[in-house]
Amino acid sequence: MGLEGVEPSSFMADFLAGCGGYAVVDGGLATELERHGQDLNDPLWSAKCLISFPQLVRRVHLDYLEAGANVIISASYQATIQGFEAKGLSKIACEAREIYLQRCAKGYWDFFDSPKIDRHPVLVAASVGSYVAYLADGSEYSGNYGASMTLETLKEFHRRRLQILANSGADLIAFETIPNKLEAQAYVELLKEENIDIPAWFSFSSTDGTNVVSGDPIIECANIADSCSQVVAVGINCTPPRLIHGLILSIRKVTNKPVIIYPNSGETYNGETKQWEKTRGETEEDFVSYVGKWRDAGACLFGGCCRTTPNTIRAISRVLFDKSS
Ligand code: MET
Ligand SMILES: [Zn+2]
Repeated sequence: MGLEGVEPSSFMADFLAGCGGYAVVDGGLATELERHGQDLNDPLWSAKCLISFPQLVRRVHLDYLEAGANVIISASYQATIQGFEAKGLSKIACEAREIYLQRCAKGYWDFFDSPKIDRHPVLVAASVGSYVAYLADGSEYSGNYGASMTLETLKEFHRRRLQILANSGADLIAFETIPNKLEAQAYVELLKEENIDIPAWFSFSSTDGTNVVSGDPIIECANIADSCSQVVAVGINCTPPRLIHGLILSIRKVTNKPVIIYPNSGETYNGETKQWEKTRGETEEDFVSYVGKWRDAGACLFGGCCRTTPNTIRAISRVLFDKSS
C-alpha cells in the first residue's frame, strides 16, 4: 500500500473507516505455532517456521483471517537477516491474504467448512521485535539494556532488517513489545533516516500498568511515538488484560493517534523454564469481556498476543461488530 500520496494520519483513519470504525488484529502467532506442535525453542523463534514449515505459518495467518482479523502480523518478530530471502520475511503473510481474498471471491472456504463469507479489509504488518528479543531468553519482559547501550547501537542493530521489511510487500511495520524509550527513539530516527515509505505502529509492553517493562513511564514512551508523523497507531501488546484499561487512558493523554491494543492471555512467561504459567483468575472469557471497556476508553484496534488463539480473535470480532453467529 505504501504512503505515496497518502498522509500518514489518514492512512489509519481510512482503514478504520473501511473496517466499520474498529479493526481486529490477529492473535498470538508464535504461541499458536506451538499449539500446533512446533518447538520454537530456537533463536529465531516463530521465524524458524518460515523456513521449516511455511505452510503452517500460512495456515495460522488464514485461521486468523477467517476468525475476523483485519490485520495480520508477520512471523519476522525474531527473524535475523541471515537465512532469509529479502522478501521472505512477510511473504507468507501476504500470500495468506491473497488466498483469503481469492476464497472470498470464489464464495467458499474449502477447508474451513463454512459457507459464510465475511470479507473484510486486510493489512499485513511486518513484525519487528525488540533488541532483547534476540537474546531469545524472554528478557524483553525486563527490558533493561544497561548503561552501556546506546541509541546508535540499537539503530545499527535494526537498520538493515527494517530496510528489507519496508520493501517486503507489507503495508506497515509493527514495532512490537517495545521495552523502553531508547528503542522507541531509535525506531523514530530510523524511520526518518532510512526514508521508510510505509507507516508504522509502536506497541509497548508493561507489567505494572503505568510503566513499560524497563520502568520508563508509558506516557513518555507514547510521547516519543506521537512525535513521529509516520506512526499511525500507538499502543500496548503482550501485557496482561487487566492492565490495559489504565494504559489506554494514559496513552490517550498524550496522543490523538489511534490506539492499538493486543494483550496476551494474562498468563505469565517464565524466562527460565520457557513456559507460560497460569495466573489465577484470568480466563479467555474475562479477556473478551474487557473489549467493550477498552473501546469505551478510546482504543480502536484490538487483537491478542501470546497464548491468544483464533477463538479469542473470533470473540473480539463478535463483540466489536455485534455478529450473532
Ligand atoms: C512476545 S510478543 C510476540 C508478538 C508476535 N507478533 C507473536 O504473536 O508471535
Ligand atoms: Zn506476545
